[in-house]
Amino acid sequence: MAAQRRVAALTRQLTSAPAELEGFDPVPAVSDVVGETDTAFDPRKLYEFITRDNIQLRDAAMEFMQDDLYKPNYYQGLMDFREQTLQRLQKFVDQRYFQTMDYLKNPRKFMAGLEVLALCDYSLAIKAGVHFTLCGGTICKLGTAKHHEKYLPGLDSLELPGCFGMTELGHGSNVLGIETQAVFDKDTGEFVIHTPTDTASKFWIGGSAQHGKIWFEHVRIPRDALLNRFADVAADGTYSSPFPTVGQRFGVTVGGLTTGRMLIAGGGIDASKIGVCIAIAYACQRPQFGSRYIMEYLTHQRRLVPALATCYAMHFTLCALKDIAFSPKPDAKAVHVLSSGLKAAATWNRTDFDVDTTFEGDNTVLMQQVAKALLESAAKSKSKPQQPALGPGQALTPASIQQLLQFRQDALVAQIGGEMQQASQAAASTGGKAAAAAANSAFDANLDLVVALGWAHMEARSHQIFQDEVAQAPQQLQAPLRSLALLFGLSRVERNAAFYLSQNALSRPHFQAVRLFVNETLSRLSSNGGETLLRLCAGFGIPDHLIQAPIAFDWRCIGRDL
Ligand SMILES: Cc1cc2nc3c(=O)[nH]c(=O)nc-3n(C[C@H](O)[C@H](O)[C@H](O)COP(=O)(O)OP(=O)(O)OC[C@H]3O[C@@H](n4cnc5c(N)ncnc54)[C@H](O)[C@@H]3O)c2cc1C
Repeated sequence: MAAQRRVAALTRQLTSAPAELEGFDPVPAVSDVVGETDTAFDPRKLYEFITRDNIQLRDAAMEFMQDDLYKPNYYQGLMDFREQTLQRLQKFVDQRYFQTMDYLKNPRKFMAGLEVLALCDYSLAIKAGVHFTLCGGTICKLGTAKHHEKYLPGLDSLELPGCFGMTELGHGSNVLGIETQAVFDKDTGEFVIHTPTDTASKFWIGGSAQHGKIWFEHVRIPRDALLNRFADVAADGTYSSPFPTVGQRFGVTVGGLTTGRMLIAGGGIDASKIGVCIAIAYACQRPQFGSRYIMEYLTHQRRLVPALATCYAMHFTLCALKDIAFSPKPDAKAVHVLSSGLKAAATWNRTDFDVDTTFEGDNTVLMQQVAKALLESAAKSKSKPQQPALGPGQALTPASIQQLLQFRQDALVAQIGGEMQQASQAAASTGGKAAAAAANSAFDANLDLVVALGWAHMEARSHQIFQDEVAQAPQQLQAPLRSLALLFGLSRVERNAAFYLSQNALSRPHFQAVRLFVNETLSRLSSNGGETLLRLCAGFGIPDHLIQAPIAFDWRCIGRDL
């Protein structure tokens, strides 16, 4: 019966759309909202607009990767593959596009050099990331001049291959729980590093795979080896740190991981860009059922064009994150929240690569960090969610879409925060600790909503950033980018239809209008043989030799060389 009712409702919807919208202002023409799309915009101008920094370095490194060593070879065994990845890293390092110290001195250059690798070979990108960021960046940030002089030249040349041993068999996400011991021996001036239990063995350590787990059996290292920028141990064993609490010391120590998290977010975004470029190039030249190209089918447009919009939205979010992180006085909390949320959103968006969703912070745990920060600031401001007051047709402007996305975030904050507050008040009579524990339990009981809140925040934030970028774009690029920004926002509204309808934030005619508007936008962007879409893809600036998929080119030749 339920199925029959649904079929009847869908039939009504398909046959009576104009009547549904009666009394509702006409759906605005897409051209009224986004302007006329100029299909002749120059993709190189788009690339330069979205790339911002180190364009020469990126171009040179991408050109360098035409070298035969970087051509894909899908038929080798694991050990050969590892050896090849090392050789690829060595040859790349020899080009000296950047130095390890750029991690501190010129972080945009440091990131640009590593970002290019993700376009060519993701295993290479991760190996380089572990070496330069986790190991090198940690020495740069937590070490002092003596460590820089001793280790950085070897890291720059790869004579000293680096790894980073934080995770233990028993302790992954809970980094504060690690068990490895470093006991200072005053008599010899050494630290004694020891693995007290099996669960304390270092595990998953990139760059050490050839030797398996790592154990320390009372290994002695000199006091000088301690990376002592933020905490030190004097010869008499006295511990000192300018940061008084464990939480602050932990924060500043693991804060160095942010660059790695940003690179992983960038890797997820770049991989999605490559996937979308391949799929759109193929769809624009693959006819099926006569002479109609598959890009002309609405279902195919719905598959690929919002995905293209998402790539741009996330790319611009990463640009905004770099602006905050590399400003003269970065707001550490703002950087932590945005890097955590973007890393999770960007790597979950690329669902074919599990490890990205796990390392440098498990995505579920990272989204909790985002939600916690939002709940904390909402508790301070005591603001209430603003129900969008949308008039007919109004759900379709950039501002009203932003209002809808923001409302979802605020409503989730109010729901989770309300339950935590209630639980805390109920337990308050038994003391402050009990009240805090009750609030934490309420948080845990709502973890599904907590992760949804992380997503809602990232969607609202990315949409706002995207709109701001559109406003700053050269005139010629504004209309195509504005279409994509609208699609990004509206696809998120459509995806959360149940929420908006249940909250009375959108009416049924609004929803019909959204659907028609999205379809019209897709059709406009995909017209003319997909010319606009192809230029938007070319705007990512990925050269043909790094698009390693025959179907992106002349698919009719596939199989000829097999
Ligand atoms: C290929 C690879 C390379 C790596 N390289 C390195 C490296 O070089 N150096 C290094 O130090 N580490 C490295 N790691 C380790 C990585 O950082 C950890 O895997 C990561 O921190 C997660 O820890 P875990 O695997 O113990 O999972 P766990 O923390 O046990 O998590 C397992 C699952 O439980 C869920 N979970 C855990 N806690 C919570 C919670 N509070 N709320 C809700 N759900 C929760 C998670 O979402 C996850 O799905 C690497 C990992 C991999 C897979």
